[in-house]
Amino acid sequence: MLEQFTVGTHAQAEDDSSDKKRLRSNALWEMTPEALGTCSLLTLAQMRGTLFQSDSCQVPMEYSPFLHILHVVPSSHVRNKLFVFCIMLSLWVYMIYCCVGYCSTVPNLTYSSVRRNENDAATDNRDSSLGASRDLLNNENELDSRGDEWNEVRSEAKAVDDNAMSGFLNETESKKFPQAIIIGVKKGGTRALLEFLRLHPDIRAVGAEPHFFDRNYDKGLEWYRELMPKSSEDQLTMEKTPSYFVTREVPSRIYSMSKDTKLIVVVRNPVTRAISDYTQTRSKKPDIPSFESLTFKNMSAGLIDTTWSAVQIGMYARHLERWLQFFPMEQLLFVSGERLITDPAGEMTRVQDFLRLRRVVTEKYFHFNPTKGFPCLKRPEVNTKPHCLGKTKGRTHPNIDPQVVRTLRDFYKPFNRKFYKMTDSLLSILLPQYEINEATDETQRERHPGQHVRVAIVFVTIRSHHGVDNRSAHHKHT
Ligand SMILES: Nc1ncnc2c1ncn2[C@@H]1O[C@H](COP(=O)(O)OS(=O)(=O)O)[C@@H](OP(=O)(O)O)[C@H]1O
Repeated sequence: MLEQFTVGTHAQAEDDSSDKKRLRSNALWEMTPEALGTCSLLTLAQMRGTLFQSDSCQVPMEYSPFLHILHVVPSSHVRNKLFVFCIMLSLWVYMIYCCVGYCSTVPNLTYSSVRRNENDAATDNRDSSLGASRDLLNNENELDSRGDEWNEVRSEAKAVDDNAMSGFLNETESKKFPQAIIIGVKKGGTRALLEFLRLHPDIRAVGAEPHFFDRNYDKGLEWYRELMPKSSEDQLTMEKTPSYFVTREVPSRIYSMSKDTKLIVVVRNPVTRAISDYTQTRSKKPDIPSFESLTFKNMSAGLIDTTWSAVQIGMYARHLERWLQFFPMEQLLFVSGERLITDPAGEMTRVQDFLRLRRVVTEKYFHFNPTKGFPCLKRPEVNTKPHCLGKTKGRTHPNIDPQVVRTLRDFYKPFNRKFYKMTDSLLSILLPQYEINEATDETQRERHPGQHVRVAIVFVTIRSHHGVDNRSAHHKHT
């Protein structure tokens, strides 16, 4: 059904003359058609479903139930108010929509630039990671570099959205250099730790690995800072790039950014770590030689190839020496990758204390998923399904010749001992399993998805380098 309306400031489909006066006295209706020209208001009015139209723009308009309602509303004053209210409401919805980054027509506050920077970083990571020799694993962190794990994209996007919104509402927020960095080690459990930390309201962390201090240093500090999410004065900014720990140039570079930067290293049994590293590579390049053959320079002589990155990364003491030339031990925290799985809340207590944060992330944030064999995250305040890390975390390791495992373990012994000596007594509680506690050594277990049996780390009172009962030392600390 078509109706013709001739309305606007001069006429309307309305008989009541007092209403007409009221309408004319309304500045919006009287002024806008002239101000906007003829048909532009018509278009607007049509969009809003109103019946107003200027004389020079008379076109047939379709019957609308909305118009009908307007007819039956007794007062045109009320109608006008309703119309203004609708416009205001639409504008507000549109503004909010734009501010959280979904609107392409309005420059948003932070979302797209952060996303773009993160994507740039990821692209750069891929580009710059191709050149190294004897490092079959060098481009393997590609997925993690993009922070693709664990609905991380979602949580990251949410974090960035939060930032965008809070940045909009709170102008005191700004992008800062990270005050704390997870510097390693690759395959230690760094993604899990970062995601655990991101649950903390006082932490803002970039999801992707920036690789600034090892691969993108020439881009300059401002480039780096731009990657960071906005944070308030009370919040810590963080990032994780596991390759920092083993890259020669990085300690001095971080030091020159800020000598107060707190450094976190997630360590894991170096043998298991090497196998995990190899597993990751093989998932991308199934044709690579066996772990056993890559491990040795000369297999019959039992000579281990320390130039292979999978082996080299686990020589923790050697890498740590370089860091200690720039940073005091108190500025470093070593997190046990094993305990991050068996006792995530306990390990998070240590981390939060080290970062001088409130102990917010506690047991109630974790849910052990027996199918995956790992703790997954839940937000206690909302009753949603726990989120687990993605498929690239917790891969099934191949079976490695036990003799090779033993040889590797022997190879690492002096490095581990030195590492315990260099670090504090607490670490000697966390790490001796790397040497002697075979019952808890992952490398001894064949792992099948869905049948993970994670043996809790047993706190046995074993050789302490500091002559203290390990168990009580631990309790004192936590
Ligand atoms: N909660 C949880 N969920 C899944 N996986 C977990 C978790 N906590 C620790 N881990 C262990 O993290 C290992 C991967 O370490 P990283 O995240 O440091 O890897 S990477 O260097 O960033 O690629 C990964 O190694 P693999 O098991 O060899 O895949 C896991 O054992």
